[in-house]
Amino acid sequence: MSRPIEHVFADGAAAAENLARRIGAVLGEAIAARGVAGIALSGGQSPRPVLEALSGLPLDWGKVVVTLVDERWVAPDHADSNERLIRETLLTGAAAKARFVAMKNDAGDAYAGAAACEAVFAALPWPLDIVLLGMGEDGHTASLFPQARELAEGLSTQARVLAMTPPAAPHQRMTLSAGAIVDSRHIFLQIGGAAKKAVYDRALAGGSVEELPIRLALCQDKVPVEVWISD
Ligand SMILES: O=C1O[C@H](COP(=O)(O)O)[C@@H](O)[C@H](O)[C@H]1O
Repeated sequence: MSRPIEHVFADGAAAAENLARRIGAVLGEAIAARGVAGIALSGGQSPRPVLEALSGLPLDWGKVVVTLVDERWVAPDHADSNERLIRETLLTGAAAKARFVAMKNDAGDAYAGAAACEAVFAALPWPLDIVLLGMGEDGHTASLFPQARELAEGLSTQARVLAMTPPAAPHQRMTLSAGAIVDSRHIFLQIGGAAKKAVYDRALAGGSVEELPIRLALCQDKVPVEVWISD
């Protein structure tokens, strides 16, 4: 198993700026090579400065497909909505020309919405050029949470998305499956702060993917992984 390439920064702002430039370069190369670029973004707090920096880069945004690695099953204007984060940070100015593909639909809960979401996701330009992951201090990535009832399915299913109820976090989720995450050309991971760095080091050292789902990305040889680490 190859070790991820690590980009280490003393502060989060410098890491975010560097990661945004790397994302822009990969998307630009994809557009030049195939006429289209696809990226799946994480939500939560970590991506915010990256998305703000990415939004200002001079890309042919009309050729970029943007989607999510996971979504909380809340209205798109809810404070916890990952879609809202992407719309507010990335899809502004010239970047508003990108085609955004939402995970949330009108179904009353994530389980009822999964089939329609799967149909939408089947039409994305796979393999995606970039999957940008975050990680929680419990080792979850996307919404693949340790001890979740649906984790085994998320690690093994052929489906690209599945509904999930986090054992200890709010809101039902829709998440990419492990198979969809590694159906990509690049996996980028953000690790900010000492607590997450300790979990990341533990995940690289060993253990099971059930205990630390981030291992699904770190412990595979199909897709190159780069990690942006900051204090
Ligand atoms: O719930 C989620 O958590 C993870 C980590 O979020 P962060 O705020 O600690 O960066 C995130 O990657 C995921 O997309 C999100 O829905």
